[in-house]
Amino acid sequence: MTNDINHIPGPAPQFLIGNALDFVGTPSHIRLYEYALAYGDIMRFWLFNQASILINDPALIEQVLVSDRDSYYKNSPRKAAEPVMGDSLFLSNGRDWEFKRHNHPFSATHINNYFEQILPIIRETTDSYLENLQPSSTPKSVEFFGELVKLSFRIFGLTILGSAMNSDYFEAFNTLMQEMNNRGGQQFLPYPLSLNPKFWLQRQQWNNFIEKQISQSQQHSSPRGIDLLSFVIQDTALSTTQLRDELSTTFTAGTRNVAEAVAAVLFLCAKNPAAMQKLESEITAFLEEHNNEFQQADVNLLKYLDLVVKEALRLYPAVPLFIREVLPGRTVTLGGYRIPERTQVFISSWSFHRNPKHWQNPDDFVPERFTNVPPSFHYFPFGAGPRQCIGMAFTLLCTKVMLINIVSQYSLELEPGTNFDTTYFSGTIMPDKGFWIKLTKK
Ligand code: HEM
Repeated sequence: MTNDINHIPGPAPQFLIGNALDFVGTPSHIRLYEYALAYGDIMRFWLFNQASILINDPALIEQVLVSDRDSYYKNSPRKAAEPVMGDSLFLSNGRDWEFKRHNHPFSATHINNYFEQILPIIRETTDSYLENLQPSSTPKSVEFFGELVKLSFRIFGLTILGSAMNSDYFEAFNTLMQEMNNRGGQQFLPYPLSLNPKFWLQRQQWNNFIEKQISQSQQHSSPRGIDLLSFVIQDTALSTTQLRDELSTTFTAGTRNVAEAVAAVLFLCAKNPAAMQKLESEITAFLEEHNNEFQQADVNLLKYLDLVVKEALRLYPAVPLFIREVLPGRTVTLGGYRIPERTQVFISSWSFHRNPKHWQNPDDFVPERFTNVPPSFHYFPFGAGPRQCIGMAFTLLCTKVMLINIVSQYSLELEPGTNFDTTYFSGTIMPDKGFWIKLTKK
C-alpha cells in the first residue's frame, strides 16, 4: 500500500509559508543536511505552497536520475538562471535537451585533442597569475578563494573563447552571478524584472562580446586558436544564439566551481600536513620524471592527487544540491509514497556525502577511502545519470593542473583560525569568511 505525500516525515509546516523560515539565515545545503539526519531516507518540507521532498537513499536517487527519469523534468533553477544562462543545456528538457547535449561543444568528437592543447595554457596562466599576486619577498596572507575565481575566469577566457578577457568582463560576469543569486533567493520576482539596473546593460555587453567572438571565429576558414570556440566552430550544429548560450553557461556554471574545488583541496591539505607532504612528494617526483613537461594522459599517473581531489569534492561538492520536478499530469511512487505532479525532488550531494549511514567517519578527511570505488549512487559531486555535469572532464583537468603548479611552487600556510565554513551563492558553495592563506614561493 502506498501513502500520500503528507505521510512522509518532515517538519510541521506553518500556515502559508510552510517551512520557508528554516532557510532564512541558514544556507540551503546545511539545512538539507540537518533534515537528512533528522528524517532519514525520504523527507518532506514545504516552501510556501511548493511541496518538496529530499531523498537520501541511493536506490531512490537512481530511480529519479536514471530508471524513472522520464517522470521528472528540470525546472529549478530556471527562474533564477534563465535571464543569465539563456536557453542553454543546463535548463533544457526533453528533445531540446537531447539535441543540445549531443551537440554541446564538450561533446565534440576528439575533445581530448582540445584538452591536450589547453593544458599548457592552464599552466602558464596559473604561473603568471600567481607571480603577479606575490611579487614581494615577504609574502602576506591573501583571500585566496577570490583570487582563484579570478584565475579560473582568466583560464576560462583563454581556453573557452580564446580571449584574455579584461576586468570589465570580469565585472559583468560578477553582475550576472549576483543577479542569479538574488533571483534564487526571491521566489516571487517575475522574469523580466531585475532590481539591479546594471544587470541588463552588462548582460547585453557580455552577450555581444561572445557573439563577436563567434563571428570572428566563423570568418576563419581554419581553426583560429586552441580555444573551445575555435575547436568546434567548423562543425557545430548549434545556431549562433545556442552556441553563445552554451559558451556563456560554461562561465556561469563552471568558473566559481573550479575555484571552489581547488580551494577545498588546498584547505584540506593545509590542515592535514601529512597529506600535503604526500601530495607535494608525488607532484615533485612526477615533474622531475617528466622534465616538467607532461600531457593530459600523464595527469592520471598522479594517484594521490586523484584521491585528494575526490575526497575534497566529497566533503565540499561545489554544487551541493540539485532539483527535479515531477512532470505536470504525472504522479510517481517514490519510497512507497505517492508523489503528486509538480513536487520538487531535492538531491543533495552535500547531505549524502556527509551522512554517517553511508560514509564511515564522514567528517574526516581520508583521501585513501577512494582507493576503492564507492558503491553506486553514493558519490555524485557532478550529479549522475544522463544529465551528469558536462563540464566534468574540463573541471578535473583544470583543477588538477592548477594544483600541480600551485603545490609544486608554493608553500601554503593557513591564516590561524581559518576554517572552510560554507555559504551558498548562485548554486555553488563558497567559504563564507573567505579563504585566508599565505603563499611562499619555494
Ligand atoms: C567542481 C566543478 C563542478 C561541479 C561540482 C559541477 C556539478 C554539476 C552537477 C551536480 C550537475 C548536475 C545538475 C543536475 O543534474 O541538475 C552539473 C551539470 C552541468 N554542469 Fe557542472 N559542475 C562543475 C563544473 C562545471 C563546469 C566547469 C562546467 C562548464 C565548463 C559545467 C557545466 C555544466 C552544465 C552545462 C550542466 C548541465 C548538464 C545537463 O543538464 O545535461 N559544470 N554540474
